[in-house]
Amino acid sequence: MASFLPLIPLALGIVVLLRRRGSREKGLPPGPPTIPLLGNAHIFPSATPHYKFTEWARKYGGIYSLKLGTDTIVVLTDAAAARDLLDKQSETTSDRPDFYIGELVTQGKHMTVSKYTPTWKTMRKAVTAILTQKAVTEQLPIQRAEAIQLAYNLLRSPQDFYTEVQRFSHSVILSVIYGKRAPRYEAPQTAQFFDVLRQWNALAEPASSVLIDFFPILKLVPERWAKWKRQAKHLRAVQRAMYGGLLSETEERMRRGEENGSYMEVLLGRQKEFNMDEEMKLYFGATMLEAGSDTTSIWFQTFVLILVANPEAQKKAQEEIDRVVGEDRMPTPEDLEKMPYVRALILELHRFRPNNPLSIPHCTSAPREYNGYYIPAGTMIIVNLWGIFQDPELYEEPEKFNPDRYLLTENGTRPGVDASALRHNLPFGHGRRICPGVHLAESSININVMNLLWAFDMKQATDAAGNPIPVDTFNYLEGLAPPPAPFKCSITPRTAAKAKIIEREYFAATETFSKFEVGLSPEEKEFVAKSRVPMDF
Ligand code: HEM
Repeated sequence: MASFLPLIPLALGIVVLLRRRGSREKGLPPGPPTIPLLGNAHIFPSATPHYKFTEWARKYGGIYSLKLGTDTIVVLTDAAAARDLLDKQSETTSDRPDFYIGELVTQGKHMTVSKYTPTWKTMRKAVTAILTQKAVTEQLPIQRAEAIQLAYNLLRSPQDFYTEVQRFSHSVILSVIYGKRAPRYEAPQTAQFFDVLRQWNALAEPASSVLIDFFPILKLVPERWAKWKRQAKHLRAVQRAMYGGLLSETEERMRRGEENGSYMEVLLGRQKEFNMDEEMKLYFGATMLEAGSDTTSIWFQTFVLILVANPEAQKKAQEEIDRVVGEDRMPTPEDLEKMPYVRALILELHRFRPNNPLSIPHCTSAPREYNGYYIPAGTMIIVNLWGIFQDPELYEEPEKFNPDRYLLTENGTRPGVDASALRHNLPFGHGRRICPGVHLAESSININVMNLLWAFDMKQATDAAGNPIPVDTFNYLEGLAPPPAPFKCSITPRTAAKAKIIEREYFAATETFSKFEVGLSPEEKEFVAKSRVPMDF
């Protein structure tokens, strides 16, 4: 017995340490009560976390904290705090949380999930230099042509709108990054891209990835017992082959002197300045392609859903577009200036259903003091965009889709409230991590919103008995950028004359497309040729 006595203080020490693990350290912002070891892990929402985070914000305030074991999360449901911490102090709040599986797959070279490292800084410098407003304007012809194809495809197969907007977003970003378009969703290369993206999203999904970051000891499990390690290895090989192939195709074309102005050509042409190794170039393209294909298409799926659910707003926007554009031509980007209601509708959609309800988490790389709170280094910072945009103190009836609010005040807020921390591009994030695709995304949104409202009526579908099938504007899938669950609706041309104009414009865009129709398989070439045969509307 005596031989165990010296171990008693050690055992007591371990018990105290374990009990402390999970408790909220002094100085942290308040938050839900914690329990030993787990902290708040037992009440951490496993689905649609933005709802619970917003509920907690109403109880604990615009800045509160959560404990997951020893890890700390600070949730900001206060635009001023997000601005102060993430925009103004971005030198210490631009890191990303640890993401072990992401590291395994991309080895720190995926810009979106990368830590705040010299590699990230190199890639970010390149994207800031390449994806400028001017560069996006230069790529307008292909964006417009792709938007015309979207409208044209909706005439032919409106029931496929969910994947048609994915094809549109993918083809635009593929063209501008690699100089190569994707004429149809079902093409093997396009299908493979979306399949690889699905695998990446599934592997990065919190249920599997957070567990390993939470219990780092799991990293030591040998590969033969760790399915996630095998999956990560497989995905890494698939990604390297796919994105490496696209990179080599661009390099080959450049060698043959067949440049078509893609951003990858700019990157490769300015190699010395950007100083990226092969894998950085490969993941640079991958990051852009993934972010560009997924996000904008989710925005359009939401757009259709919300307009189907809000016919009055749809009608008002159509009346404005008809007044400005008329019946004889399709809208152009310049028209938007004369459409205050359509601009308000776009802003309201960003507010009502932000693409990333919790943005993408940041992480502190040094301790911070803010509003009397102490935020240690390594704290995950989540901006609860959903909670900010649903704040009834800021917005009158925030749960209603009401574009008019943006005609009343600059940021759609109640008159007289302090809205100085809000800005129109808030849904695109903060500080040094703010979305570098914002100009491209806004350009795609502006063109398509005008086109689709000018051309189509988006209504509830009807069942066999002719009864309308209501849409559920809360039925979303999971993820950092959750898309609406697939839904049925009816998309019909507003007039036969407009359908004919779309067809004419689609045929006229052949020349713009042809510049990007490189490396198409015989099946794709045949599809493209057949799609350019006139049809009856
Ligand atoms: C509706 C469209 C889009 C929305 C709402 C959106 C939103 C966002 C948000 C909220 C972030 C996180 C910012 C932060 O951490 O503070 C982000 C990051 C990012 N976005 Fe977008 N995005 C969109 C389209 C695009 C497009 C078209 C591209 C590519 C051309 C793109 C590329 C990226 C990249 C690479 C990052 C990571 C930046 C980094 O970590 O440094 N996004 N986006």
